[in-house]
Amino acid sequence: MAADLEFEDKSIPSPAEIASTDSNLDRDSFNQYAVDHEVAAGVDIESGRPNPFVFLLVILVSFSGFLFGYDTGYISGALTSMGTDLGHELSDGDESFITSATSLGALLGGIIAGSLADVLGRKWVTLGANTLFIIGAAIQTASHTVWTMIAGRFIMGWGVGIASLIAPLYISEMAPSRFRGRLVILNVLAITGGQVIAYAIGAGLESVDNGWRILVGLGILPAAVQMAMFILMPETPRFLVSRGRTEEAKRVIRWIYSPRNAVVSEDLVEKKVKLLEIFNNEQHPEWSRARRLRYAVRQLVVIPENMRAVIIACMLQGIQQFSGFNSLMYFSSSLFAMVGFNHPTAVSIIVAGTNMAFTIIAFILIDRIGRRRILLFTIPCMAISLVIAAIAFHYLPANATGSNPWAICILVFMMCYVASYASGIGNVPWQQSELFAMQVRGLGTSLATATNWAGNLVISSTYLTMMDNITPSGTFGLFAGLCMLGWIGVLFMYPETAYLTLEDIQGLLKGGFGIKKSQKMSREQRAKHLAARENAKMEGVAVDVDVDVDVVEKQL
Ligand SMILES: O[C@H]1[C@H](O)[C@@H](O)[C@H](O)[C@@H](O)[C@H]1O
Repeated sequence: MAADLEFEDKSIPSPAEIASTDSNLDRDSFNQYAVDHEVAAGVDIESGRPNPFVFLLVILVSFSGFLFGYDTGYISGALTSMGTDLGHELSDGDESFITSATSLGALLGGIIAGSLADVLGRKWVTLGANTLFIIGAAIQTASHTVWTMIAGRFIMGWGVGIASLIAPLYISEMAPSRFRGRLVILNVLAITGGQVIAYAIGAGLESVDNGWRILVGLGILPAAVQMAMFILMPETPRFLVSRGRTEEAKRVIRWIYSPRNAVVSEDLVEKKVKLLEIFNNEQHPEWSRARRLRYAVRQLVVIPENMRAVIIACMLQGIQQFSGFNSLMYFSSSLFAMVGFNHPTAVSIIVAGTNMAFTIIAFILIDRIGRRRILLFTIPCMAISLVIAAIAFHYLPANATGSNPWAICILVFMMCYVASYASGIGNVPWQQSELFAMQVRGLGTSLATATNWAGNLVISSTYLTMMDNITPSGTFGLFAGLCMLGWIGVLFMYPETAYLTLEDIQGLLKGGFGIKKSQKMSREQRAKHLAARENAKMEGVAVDVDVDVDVVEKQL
């Protein structure tokens, strides 16, 4: 693999030479050395402008995010307009089962998605998820009983779970590193956009006879479009390299990294492939898949920094779900009907719209403010909003209308809660892959994704019962308490990762959670970044405000 690396600076021993002379060198130090060496060699393929094709590809992959959002979003509107279309008036139990069948399917899909992606490839797994989306939607559209509806939702759920893992994974493996964070949020933007559109169409079809069937059936369209176009799309270079399909990997790398109207040099393409080979965990192509999986599990359990990464990733996904946001997403129509609003589905579009609008804010701010700082600020805002809404519920009269001050208070503070959620915990957990070393990335992200859907399942299946048994005030008060518990977890366990490279992050987790060190490093990197930008401006170098500090330094 690294044996034939050609580096320009011959005074620095190549990684291959280092590896052959130092038999005690551990893998992490070797990887780090290889990266340092690459940077020292002065040429980095990442510093060029990527091809617009990458953005097109990310948009196409984000259809998976859109479907995740649409298919989890339409249920709120569909449930309120179903009436007796499934044979009888739906009970709370029916509604809970119909809603949570998708979450259960997604949990199972999320568990296997990481391994499937390693075995079949990212592209085929994406196409598989599309097939499940289409079959699931078709069954629901045609269903006349609660059980066929549940079956359709369950099959679709597998698609949702797989898509929720595969889209950010595909993006992070395709995207040039300096765009990675924001391109992953683009997928979350697609999720929230899908939810808004589902709500809007749901509101439009609210009084149409069997309108919910159109609502569900429309989900087939984006899945079919993505499927038709994705067949033509490439696998990620990392997956291709891991399969020894080096020539194909080079072709994709040429696509990704060639700026508009130019072709990236063959020398850089070669180097990128070699680097991917160094980082590629399939050191032993002769190993069976089962043995590789066992190896990854062991790496995850016995190496403390990997275990810490799992704890952080699962904790963040857990907070995202147990803070109760999806109870609004799935049941907000019923909630606002109960509060006294006349057009509850229309009111709940505001919930989805606020979620989407503040995801855009997160998109702009996440790298500048930092993930940890955003969470430490927004989680308490979520808790405070929930407490105020809980108090308002307590005083809301039984037969209140939408103009009652307590009803308005509930609406306003629910919006504050959603805005705080969307600018922080709604996004940050999906950056999960940056926490894991390459060897355990598939498995680690699967565990975190499964935690997300397990939390989703618990909330979606218990919310209605909780509302009955411990009242709305009790339910939202409980969510507020869980938020604050999560905040303590973030305070003690989640280091700041903004401005840090993936190698920095893995290094941080070696001796503990590295909170203090991460804040210091992040501050220093940010200062370096800003200084480089200032210098560049003074010297008249045209600098893209978003470029990475290393890139700026090279331009100088
Ligand atoms: O990041 C997404 C987003 O916040 C969605 O609005 C929510 O429904 C999902 O559960 C979550 O994973």
